[in-house]
Amino acid sequence: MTEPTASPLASLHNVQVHYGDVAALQGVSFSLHRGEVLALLGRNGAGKSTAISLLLGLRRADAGRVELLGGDPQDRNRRGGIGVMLQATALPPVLQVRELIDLARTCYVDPRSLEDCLALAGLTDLARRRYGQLSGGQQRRVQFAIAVCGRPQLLFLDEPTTGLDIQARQQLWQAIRQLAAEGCGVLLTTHYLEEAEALAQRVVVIEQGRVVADGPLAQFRQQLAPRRIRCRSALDVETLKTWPGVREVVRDGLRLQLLAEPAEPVVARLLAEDPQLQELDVHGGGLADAFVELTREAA
Ligand SMILES: Nc1ncnc2c1ncn2[C@@H]1O[C@H](COP(=O)(O)OP(=O)(O)OP(=O)(O)O)[C@@H](O)[C@H]1O
Repeated sequence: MTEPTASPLASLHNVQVHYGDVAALQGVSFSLHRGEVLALLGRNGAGKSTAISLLLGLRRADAGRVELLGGDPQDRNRRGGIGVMLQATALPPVLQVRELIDLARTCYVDPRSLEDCLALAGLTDLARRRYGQLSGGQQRRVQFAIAVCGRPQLLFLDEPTTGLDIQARQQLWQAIRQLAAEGCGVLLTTHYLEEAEALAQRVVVIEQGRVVADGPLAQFRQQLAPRRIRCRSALDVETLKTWPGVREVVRDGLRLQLLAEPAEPVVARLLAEDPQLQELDVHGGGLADAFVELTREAA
């Protein structure tokens, strides 16, 4: 991964967008750097697509500043430096995969080779298949190949792996990691939090048009996602609540459930203080827990 540099590839500064009475973005700021995969997360209607449409120059902000590759996103010169994979894309069904990619390659001065594009997207064996004869997941891979064929500095991926099987998803993740390692910045929106966890170094969470979190992935896990410890034990609930790191304790008969962060010292102490303890189970601490916590706080 390349370290973020001082000048971002894309940025929003205190941006506002209204659709009639709907305030879709209310003072949103974030930026994306070279070699960085940024996951833009939020519930349906949070404002993610609106933010992306500003960066793509598809609409203007009512207030605030939007920059793409050091300039105005509506400037045509910026377009050559970006690759885009949107949620809905229509391509001619009668053209073969390789014809479609070749057609897209003609738009760029120094495109990636056809073979590279096919390999990156896992399409080598499907090169001569007509687009209309591909499955939905295979079509998504063609759209990915088209998005990356111009060697973009910045790649927009809007829910890229929806409809992909596990193998194809992992292949695409690998391709995204490779591009980021080459210095490409990636703005990823996804509702699969495990995807954000697998790929992103930074996470921005939007809720009702406002950024409610922006930081490194590791920070989210630590601060927002206490782990859940379950066990059978007779230890006293009120005493457990006083232990460092324990945030919540619930008893149901002999079953105990604790929320704790950090969890390891709590587990060690549980085992030390109750040699009869059984059925120990620790889980959570993932981005999904953090996301639920964040969007609940903001609601
Ligand atoms: N063209 C439009 N006219 C009116 N309201 C709109 C329009 N586009 C979006 N909105 C509203 O603006 C808000 C933000 O929508 P946006 O599409 O940016 O959300 P999103 O986070 O991308 O959602 P999703 O995850 O469902 O794609 C929502 O309340 C939505 O209903």
